[in-house]
Amino acid sequence: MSTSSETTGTTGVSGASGTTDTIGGGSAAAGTGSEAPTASGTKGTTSAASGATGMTGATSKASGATTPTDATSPTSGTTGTTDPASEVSRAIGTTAATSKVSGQTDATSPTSRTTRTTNPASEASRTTGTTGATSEDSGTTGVTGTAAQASDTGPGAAPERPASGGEAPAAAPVRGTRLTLTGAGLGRPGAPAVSGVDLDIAPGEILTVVGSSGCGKSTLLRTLAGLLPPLDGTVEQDGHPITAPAADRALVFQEDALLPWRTLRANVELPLAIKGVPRTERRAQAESWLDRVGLADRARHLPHRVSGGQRQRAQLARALAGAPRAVLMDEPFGALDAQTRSGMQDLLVEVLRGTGATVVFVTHDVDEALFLGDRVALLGAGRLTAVRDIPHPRDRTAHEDPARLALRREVLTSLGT
Ligand SMILES: Nc1ncnc2c1ncn2[C@@H]1O[C@H](COP(=O)(O)OP(=O)(O)OP(=O)(O)O)[C@@H](O)[C@H]1O
Repeated sequence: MSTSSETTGTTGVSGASGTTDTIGGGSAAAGTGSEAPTASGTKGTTSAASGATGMTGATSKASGATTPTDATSPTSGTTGTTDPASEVSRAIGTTAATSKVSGQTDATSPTSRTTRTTNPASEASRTTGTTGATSEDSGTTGVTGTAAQASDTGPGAAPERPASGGEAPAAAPVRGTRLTLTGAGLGRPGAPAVSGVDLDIAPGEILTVVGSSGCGKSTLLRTLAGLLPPLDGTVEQDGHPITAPAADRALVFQEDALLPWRTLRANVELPLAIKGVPRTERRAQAESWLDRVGLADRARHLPHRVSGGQRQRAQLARALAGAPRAVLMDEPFGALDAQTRSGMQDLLVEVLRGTGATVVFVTHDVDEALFLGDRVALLGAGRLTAVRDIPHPRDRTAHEDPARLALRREVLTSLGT
């Protein structure tokens, strides 16, 4: 887990206010490869770019407008005016597409007297953090690029991922993306964590990553997100160097990073807003996603009015609503109780069904890694020690399978347990 507040790039942690006005035109002002702290200083943001601008921006915004309580309370009467263009980029972290987002009043609650004009484009970068939305590989901007890529179902399209169960409708196919590390050294300048990483993650693959505490799992994820540049070697997406966060690589952390002043639905709308999806349509899509994650009846709730598991589900909905080509998940279920966690695993498999998105999933839980992944990567002693195919991925009935059990033993041994 990385809880750092250091900056490795150029924009730095102050990000919040700094990003507000720099999200337009794909300038990637906040997405220049910097790493910033999350709101809580822990794994708490969503999406690559939020690492850059993170919830620091959220805090900044909140200070200028409302607190969560303000937003919900019918009696608060808080009035805040925010720049719509800066709101989304802070939350979803997409600097691009700003011009496509028209400022909208965030009618979070019919009973709220809070009057706020928000800009999804700036809000997003605070949370999901795809600030550097000038897409590295497409030459287009962030989410716009994602949308274009999403319609590509050509030869590179990932096969539909089978679900473990559930009847939820499949999401629109998205072409997964290839993530490749070659001789990569990962870490901070002067503090390398992992060296010589050679790893090729195929489009549509779910790669789980396990390793002892401090071995570099989060560092790997942040590098893939574009929040940390490699110290050596190369890190590429579809053959193009990853140099900054991008909208098509969503990042989900253990701590939820929902914007506290937005309802669950309004949070899920953010990535759609930065894609320029018209309000009515994005509202419908957001409600559909909330329905898929079992939160239809919580759509109008603010994050602090729902449970931790429900917030994680909303965060998952938000991450996937933007049709990312890669989803980078850093112990997303680590704070949940065992039963909720198991349900979230099933839900994840279900909502990923048919998306084709490439997933890199960091976990401390070996059984979670062996259930979710197509392959599992073992990190330890400053290097990538092994990458193994997982027998019967996403099949709960296979836990007694001899090959699965043998792999489980190997993983546990590698962890020294
Ligand atoms: N901001 C930082 N500055 C310097 N070193 C850091 C920073 N953040 C993490 N590290 C170091 O980098 C190494 C890898 O950290 P990382 O967070 O990637 O480990 P991890 O495997 O995710 O750990 P955990 O399982 O505990 O979350 C550790 O030695 C850690 O101390």
